[in-house]
Amino acid sequence: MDQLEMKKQAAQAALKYVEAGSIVGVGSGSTVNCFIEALGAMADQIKGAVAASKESERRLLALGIDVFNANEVSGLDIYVDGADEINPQKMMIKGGGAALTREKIVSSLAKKFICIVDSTKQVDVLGSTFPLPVEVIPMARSYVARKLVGLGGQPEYREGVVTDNGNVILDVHHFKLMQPIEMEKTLNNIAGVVTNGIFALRRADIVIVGSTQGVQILA
Ligand SMILES: O=C(CO)[C@H](O)[C@H](O)COP(=O)(O)O
Repeated sequence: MDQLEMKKQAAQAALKYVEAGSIVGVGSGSTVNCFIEALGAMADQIKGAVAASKESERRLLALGIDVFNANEVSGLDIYVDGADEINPQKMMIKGGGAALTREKIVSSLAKKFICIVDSTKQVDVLGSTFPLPVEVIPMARSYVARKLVGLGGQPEYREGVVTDNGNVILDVHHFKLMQPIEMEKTLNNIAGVVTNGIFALRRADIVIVGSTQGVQILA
């Protein structure tokens, strides 16, 4: 079974958490694209969605699902999103698709964060395989990069990428995140950082893992 099939399995399994008449928080990325595709079958049963990226919004609208602005809802029951890495404590690195800030906002609105991943995303220590994305106001890029070096990382400017918020991304290599909560707070305190891709303060509640052995649910 290839990675896409594992993503599809996890995405399909997330449908059982979608309540009729609800507004669903929807993240972004290729696993979420599988979820959006599956959600299309429930388009007439749900009230709509709040999307964490313009690309997800476009895909939802194409399936006839209404998309609400985050300011139009007071809360969400569930938020469904993928991850670049997830550890046994259900903390994640996200932002491979540069949507980390909106993902953090929409997930914060939700009672339950349901993370859908294939088994290749599971790690013991965050930062083991994936560089940490940090969204930065463009004029602060060099300053923030120097601060990240000071913290032991090796930042790399993601050339040609502008986020949905008009900012840039620095991908930080060689950051082993032994204390994710502390590092999430430390990075967010650097002037010019909009947010960083550590999701430890708001971690997942339920993880659905697609694998060659089938779907595993970690609740
Ligand atoms: O955080 C994200 C986008 O900013 C994605 O959830 C993450 O990159 C996982 O993507 P994929 O499902 O394509 O592997």
